[in-house]
Amino acid sequence: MLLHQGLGRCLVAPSKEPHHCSPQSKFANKAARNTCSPWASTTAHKSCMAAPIPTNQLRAYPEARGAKRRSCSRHRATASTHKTEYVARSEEQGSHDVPVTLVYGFGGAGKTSLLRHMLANSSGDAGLGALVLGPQGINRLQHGQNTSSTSLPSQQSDQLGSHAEGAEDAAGGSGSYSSSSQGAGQSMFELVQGLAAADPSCRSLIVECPGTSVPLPDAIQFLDELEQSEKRERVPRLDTLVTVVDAQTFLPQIHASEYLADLGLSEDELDDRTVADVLVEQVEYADVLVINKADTVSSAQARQLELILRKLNRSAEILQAVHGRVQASLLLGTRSFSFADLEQAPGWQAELNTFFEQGRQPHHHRSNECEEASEEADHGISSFVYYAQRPFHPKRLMDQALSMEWQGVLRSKGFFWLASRHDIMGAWQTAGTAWQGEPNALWEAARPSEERTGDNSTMQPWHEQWGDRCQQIAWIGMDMDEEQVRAMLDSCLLEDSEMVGGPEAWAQMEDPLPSWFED
Ligand SMILES: Nc1nc2c(ncn2[C@@H]2O[C@H](COP(=O)(O)OP(=O)(O)OP(=O)(O)O)[C@@H](O)[C@H]2O)c(=O)[nH]1
Repeated sequence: MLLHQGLGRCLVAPSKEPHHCSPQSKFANKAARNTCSPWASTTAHKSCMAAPIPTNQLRAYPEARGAKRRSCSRHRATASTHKTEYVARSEEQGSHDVPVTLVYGFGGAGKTSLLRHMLANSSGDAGLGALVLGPQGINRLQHGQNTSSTSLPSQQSDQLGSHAEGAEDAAGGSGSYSSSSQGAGQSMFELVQGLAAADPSCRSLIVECPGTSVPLPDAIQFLDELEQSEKRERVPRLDTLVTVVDAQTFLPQIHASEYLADLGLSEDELDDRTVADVLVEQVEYADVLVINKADTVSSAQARQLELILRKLNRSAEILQAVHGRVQASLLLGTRSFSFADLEQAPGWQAELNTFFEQGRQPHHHRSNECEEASEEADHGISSFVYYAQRPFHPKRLMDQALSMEWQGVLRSKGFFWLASRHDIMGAWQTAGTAWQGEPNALWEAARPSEERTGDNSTMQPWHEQWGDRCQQIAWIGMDMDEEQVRAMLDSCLLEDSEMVGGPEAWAQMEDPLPSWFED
């Protein structure tokens, strides 16, 4: 098995050959990624954990890391600020802004088909511009005049459908088309702002994002740059986040959990994500989900996928399409984007919220709660929250949970308490079969009282001895054996006799998980 570690986490893929690396060298060089560890070869299914971070960075950790790639944090200090400023700025902009629809989706899902359809079918008055971003900048650009044309010339269509970087310019037909690798090094905000400024006829924009991009970090960066922008007119406004899902490959790709690096798709040498990571995050943080290639699956399969997507994202509009044929008004100028709403959209977040709102009791979604829940049950789709006010034993967590197959689990995400790392809240997540655990922040109870955030938004109970320390992990699956997962996790909790020892004794426990700190 190959251990991937980087950007604060390590992953083990189940299907790889064992590698043998020295544990001492594991974290010797933070730049050296994709190394491995001896315990990796003993884990059958999933493993962990995080690359080290200096102790003095821990308190700022969630905020510091929030800007790029990771979306998991209970502490979302930046979000409400962004939201407030964004709303104020948008209202101020009024009709002078340029609404931007961002389109996500894994390679081949049908993003370009959708863009092409939008260009061909949006009203001429809309002044729709389209931008296709590659990993290094603009791959192709279609914008400006006469976007009401019913179809793109075939040459343009072909080029729009290819992702060759720096494709050659082409012009002619009903719209202007240019393409280049210009924009390399520019942010998406700068690119769309430049386009909006350069072409007064462009009144709205649709942007195809690279196949491995995920919406949340892009949105954060976009809002950051909007905040810093001096301009007052023709400023890009984030309007709708769309994710295109391939009806046929979504579930198989989640289960396969291949590494982007193995497919030559990683963004850089630090990129240790799996395809499942990308797929799930693209779905969780979207305003609209388009199940494309509906013609390739049965209506029952399409409905099943719709129910799964609903579990992963509780608020997105879900549409079905063939060749991206979606009504333009559902994706353009919808004013759907809201940072605060986006943050609450993921199913795991909703599960945790509901759990605490409903009295912090183990909550089970009963099939008779509503029609959709009953249909979910028919399809074997379920979710629950695992909660406990006891720490996990690190060795048992490794041996009795992380080494096991988790039948039917599609997604788990939340926060965990490890006995041997008593003061640090771990962030837990799986997408498909790869598990990752990373340090999220100090528990509130581990901070000096004057440094506590007082954030009680999750309505968590405060244990008189352990404070906010607990296990709180949301689980979403198809044909998932809830009792088995619960029993597995329960078996990792400290027993009464172990609880007696307290944190000092727990710190001496054998902990096979990689350190979260530099030596
Ligand atoms: N059967 C079927 N094929 C489709 C559908 N939508 C797109 N395709 C085909 O799927 C392939 C990929 O479609 P694209 O629109 O290029 O997908 P993409 O997401 O832009 O792909 P990348 O550019 O590689 O990221 C093309 O051959 C399309 O013709 C659909 O609804 N049904």
